[in-house]
Amino acid sequence: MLNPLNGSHHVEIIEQIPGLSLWHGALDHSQQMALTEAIISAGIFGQGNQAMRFGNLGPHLDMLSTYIKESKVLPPCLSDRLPLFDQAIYNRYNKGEGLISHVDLAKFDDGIIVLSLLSSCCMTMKPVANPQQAMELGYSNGQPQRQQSDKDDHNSALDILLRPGDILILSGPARYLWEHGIAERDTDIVDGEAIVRGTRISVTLRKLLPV
Ligand SMILES: O=C(O)CCC(=O)C(=O)O
Ligand SMILES: [Fe+2]
Repeated sequence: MLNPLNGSHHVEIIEQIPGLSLWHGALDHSQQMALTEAIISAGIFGQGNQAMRFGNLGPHLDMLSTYIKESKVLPPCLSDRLPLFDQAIYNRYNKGEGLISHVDLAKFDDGIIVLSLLSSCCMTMKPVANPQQAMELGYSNGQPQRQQSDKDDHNSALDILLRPGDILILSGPARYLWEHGIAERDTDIVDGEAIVRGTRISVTLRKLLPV
C-alpha cells in the first residue's frame, strides 16, 4: 500500500535549519484517510487528545516505519537502526489549539518524524538558547500544552507549513538545537495566504535510547 519513491515523492531540505526536511505529500489522500480511519476506529484518543504507544506500534505504524526507511529520508546512520521507531505519540488538536514550544526529551534518539493528518498548521521553529536545559524540560506528557506568550520569539523563528500527508523530519541541529511548537490560532498566514485550520491529528515517531 505504501509504495516508496512514488511519483509524489518530494523532500524539501529546509536550508535555514540544518537537519530539517519536509516530505511533501508523503501519504496520498487515500493513505491519509486509511490511517486516520484506523486511529479513530481504534479509539486511540479515548477521552483525551493525546495517546502514546511504546514498543510494538501496530501494523499501520510498522508499515509507515518501513515506508520511511525505504524512502531514505533519514540519514543512513539513523535509518539502519533496529527498530527504527519504538515510540509513537498521537496528538489531536481542535481548531485553534497549539503546542508549547519545546525540544523533544533527551531520552529519545536523534531522527524524529511528525506526520500530519486532516488539517494544515504552521509549526514554528526557533533556535534554543540552552539546548541541554530545553531537552530536560521537553513538554509535559499530559495534554498538549497551550502556547505561551510570544514574548521570547525573535527574528530567527521560522514557520513551516505542514499540510495533511506531509512528514516533517528532524535530525541533528533541527532536533537538538531548535525548538518546535504550534501557535494557538485559527488561521495561519503563509505568503499572504490565509490557511484556515481545522481538527488536526499528528503522529510523532521516535526511538527511545537505551537506559
Ligand atoms: O503535533 C505535532 O505536529 C508535533 C508534536 C510534537 O512535537 C511532539 O509530539 O513532540
Ligand atoms: Fe516535539
